[in-house]
Amino acid sequence: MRVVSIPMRTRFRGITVREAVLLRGEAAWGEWSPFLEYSPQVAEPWLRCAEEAAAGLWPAPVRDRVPVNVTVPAVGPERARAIVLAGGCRTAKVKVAEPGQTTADDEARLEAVRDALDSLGPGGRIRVDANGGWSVDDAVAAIGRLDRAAGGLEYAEQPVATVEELARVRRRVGVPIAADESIRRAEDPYRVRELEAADIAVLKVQPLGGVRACLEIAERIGLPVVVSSALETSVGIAAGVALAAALPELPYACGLATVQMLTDDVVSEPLLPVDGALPVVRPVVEEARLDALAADPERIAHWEARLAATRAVRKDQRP
Ligand SMILES: O=C(O)CCC(=O)C1=CC=C[C@@H](O)[C@@H]1C(=O)O
Ligand SMILES: [Mg+2]
Repeated sequence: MRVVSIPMRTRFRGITVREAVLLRGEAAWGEWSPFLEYSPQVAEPWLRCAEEAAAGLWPAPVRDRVPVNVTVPAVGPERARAIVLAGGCRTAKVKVAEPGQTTADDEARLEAVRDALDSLGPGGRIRVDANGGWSVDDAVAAIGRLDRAAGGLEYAEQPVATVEELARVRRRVGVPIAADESIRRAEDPYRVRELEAADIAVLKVQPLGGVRACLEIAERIGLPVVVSSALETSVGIAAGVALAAALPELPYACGLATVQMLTDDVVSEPLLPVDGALPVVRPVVEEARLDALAADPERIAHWEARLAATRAVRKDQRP
């Protein structure tokens, strides 16, 4: 087990330094990087994902490249423009409804993103992610305004917190709705289907227990899937790419271009987009990078204890 600590380029989800555990298995390296505040119970499926990768148990790909979106944090318009121009993607996912900001801030960011995409050529798409930050009424009003500011939204991801609210918003807006937290943090991910609460399912391989577990959810949930990252290094992103590459249909760009948000990586050729897509390859871990990016001894001890606590959850679950 190795622990790395990598500064982010821009603060995202309150994170400025990303820590990850790399586990070496029989076949390959796997990544375990649950967010710091998650309990052992929540972090357990993340570990299954790492173990599946390390054991080499991924399904065969049906495509050799995965279109991706550039991810734009809740930054000002100038920074948003620069991120889109540097990303080289034809789809942008823009964070909105950030605490402390207004819909006018979101509109200014979206106008800048549309402008930047248009300067790269026709056909650019914009999606927004509110991380459940709105009430139902606020979501209905904001989605209308942001749809106009963006010159059309591809979809709005998790505008409200609960699946019931998601269903209500979906019935009141024309913009398609995507479910993220309503799947990955839910007791029952299939409530989204039962309540017809979303048009699109966002699946993340670590929180949902790995590539094969996500393939099964994709099949049962009956919605088009967008595979998205949990801010992993290229080792963890490769698991998301393996899922996106194995899905029978992939009608939307995936949220897997987030290696761009890290200042460094643990592999020789990071999984960065080329012409708006990631190649379906398994990147090679460089031991020298693991050494260079190694976390402090105190943080390594923290992760060792966390791993032990997460493994202990499984023992508790045995009948
Ligand atoms: O989907 C993307 O473009 C990037 C990944 C991303 O947005 C997220 C990664 C990790 C945590 C989340 O807050 C966030 C999301 O909500 O989708
Ligand atoms: Mg999301």
